[in-house]
Amino acid sequence: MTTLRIADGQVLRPDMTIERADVLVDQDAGTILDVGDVDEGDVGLDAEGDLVIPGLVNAHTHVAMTLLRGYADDKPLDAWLQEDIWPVEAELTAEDVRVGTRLGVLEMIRSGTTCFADMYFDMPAVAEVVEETGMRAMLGYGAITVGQDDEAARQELQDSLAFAKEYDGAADGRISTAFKPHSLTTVGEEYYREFVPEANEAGLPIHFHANETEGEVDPLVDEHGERPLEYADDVGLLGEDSFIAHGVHTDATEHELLAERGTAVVHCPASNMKLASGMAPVQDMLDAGVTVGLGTDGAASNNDLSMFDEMRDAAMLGKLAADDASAVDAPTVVEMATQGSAAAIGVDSGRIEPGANADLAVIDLDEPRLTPGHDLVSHLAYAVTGSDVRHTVCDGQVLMRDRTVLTLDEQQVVQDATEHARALVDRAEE
Ligand SMILES: N[C@@H](CCSC[C@H]1O[C@@H](n2cnc3c(=O)[nH]cnc32)[C@H](O)[C@@H]1O)C(=O)O
Ligand SMILES: [Zn+2]
Repeated sequence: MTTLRIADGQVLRPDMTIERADVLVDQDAGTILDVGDVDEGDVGLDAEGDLVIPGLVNAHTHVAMTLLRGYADDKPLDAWLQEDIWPVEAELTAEDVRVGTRLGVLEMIRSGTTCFADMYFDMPAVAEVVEETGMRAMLGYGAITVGQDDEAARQELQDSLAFAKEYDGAADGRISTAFKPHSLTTVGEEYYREFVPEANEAGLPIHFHANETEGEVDPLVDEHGERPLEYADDVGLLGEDSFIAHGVHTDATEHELLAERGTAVVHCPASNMKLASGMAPVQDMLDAGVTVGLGTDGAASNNDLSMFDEMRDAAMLGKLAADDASAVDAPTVVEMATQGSAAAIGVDSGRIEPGANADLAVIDLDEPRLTPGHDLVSHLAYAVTGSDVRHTVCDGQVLMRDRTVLTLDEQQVVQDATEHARALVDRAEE
């Protein structure tokens, strides 16, 4: 057995306490063996004076949208997608997606994220990048049927099912998959009725955007005479493994329904603020027993992939939404970015305990900005930034050591992304 010892750090435990300990990892199994005073094995990673946390889990994103970062800002969702994003995405090639995903993964490894849930185009290219970079991911092809003829629409959903079936368990088990219809409004009811049973039969989790804007909720209520998530339940979308993105405009009936079905919500506060979609009632959801995770959404509506920014945004927005400064407190957002996200997407990461996946990030606390250290959970929620991350470990393998990413050529990734982004936008604007 090959082991890795992360030595002498202050370790964040699942109950949000902090303990001075070593973490011993079984690199062959990719799991945590022991947390405590460990004598065995050479010191693999020095964490003296550092804070060791579970690798953060970005439970909803469109990673290759890094290529569109800063391309179109300051618009609401509908206009932003239809006028700016979709026309450019129509020109995307698999190579663009590969290059954009490498850029996103580089940013995530550097900011302590070890696992992400992605919904995008050309997912085999995304899977290859996950494989080559050592990340963990929950992937799915985003299917849209609006504006398509019946044959093309059915093909979209078949593609999403086929990808999920083929790639589940890929990259030595670091890839899991889901059926990912884009949203309740961009996929027609007849297609949900036809394909959701097939996804359920195949045992696939389901992930989609829901209740993101008021403009999306109102027509659904008019059409179906019930709340959007009641409609989602009618068509079989709310299973125990399912998780929705956003859930901004949700009411108490819907929170109860989510809790009952065991369907999780991935909260994306930065995207919701930037697109002025609204304030998700996160504290209400938590109080109702809904599992809540955290995601950045794509880099074009955020505009970064740092989960530290997302935790801070979630705490701030959660308080405003509840009109209560004690709502969505520091331990709650740290839990959301770790155990909450992991539970939402069904991976056994997000906790430093024997048996869990060895996905970790080590944070350098030796910063004026992080002084003094009254409460390190408070620091995680409010003060740490992605660039404070010193080492990143996923599945027992070191992906970044002393701020050097080992599984990607940083300069090449940045150069390729710059070139591909420029050429992509040129093609779209021709
Ligand atoms: N096969 C689909 C692709 C869907 S991938 C997922 C889509 O979600 C889009 N997206 C990004 N952010 C958001 C959001 O906040 N809400 C809804 N869609 C988004 C993204 O641009 C991408 O088009 C097609 O033919 O268009
Ligand atoms: Zn999204």
